[in-house]
Amino acid sequence: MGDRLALQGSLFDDGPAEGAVRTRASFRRDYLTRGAWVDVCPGWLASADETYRALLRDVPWQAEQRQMWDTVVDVPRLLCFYGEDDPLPHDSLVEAKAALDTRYAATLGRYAGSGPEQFATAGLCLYRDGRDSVAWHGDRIGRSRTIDTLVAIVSLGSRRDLMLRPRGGGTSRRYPLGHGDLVVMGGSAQRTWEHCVPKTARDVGPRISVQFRPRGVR
Ligand SMILES: O=C(O)CCC(=O)C(=O)O
Ligand SMILES: [Fe+2]
Repeated sequence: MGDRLALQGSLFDDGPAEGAVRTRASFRRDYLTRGAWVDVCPGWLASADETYRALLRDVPWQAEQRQMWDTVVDVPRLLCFYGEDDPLPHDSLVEAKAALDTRYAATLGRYAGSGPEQFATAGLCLYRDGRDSVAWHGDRIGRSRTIDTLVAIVSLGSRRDLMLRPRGGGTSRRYPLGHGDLVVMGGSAQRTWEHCVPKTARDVGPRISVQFRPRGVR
């Protein structure tokens, strides 16, 4: 704990001169309806090129299948999940997580209700091309089903749209996510809104998404 506070202090005071993360970059917050909000910070990950190449090469990407009614279908993206005790696959992600823990410490603590809380897990997705996608959903497995939470996404590689719409219908909002961009969904966003990454007919290359979530949120 002492170490963590010391690190937080140094990040706030000077910011790292040449770190993986632009800790002083400016964030924009969009307040959506029903207590949901989204923070956006373009170009947040300074080490995006190096990180993208390393993750593409080193992560043991897995194809998954899912039961859909009475058939089994391929999940249209590759995945790799890093649990709380799994070492992250690149130092930049360690730095990114630390910077997010610092920036969102008060919010995470408020949502947890008792004591400090950090981001805990990292879900990685690889969208190989425009045919890969994720359908409309909220990250509602676990406690995000009932309480506010944060899901922080670092996007690498080709630009893809993250879409958000109110649960139950309404006008959707488009967040184009480019190489190194950060987007954080907060408040009730996982319960009262849904998000997706639609397929695209544009000729796009691979995109990697890194999603940091607190313990017990999927
Ligand atoms: O590709 C993304 O950034 C979103 C992925 C997502 O929503 C999820 O895996 O829950
Ligand atoms: Fe999601």
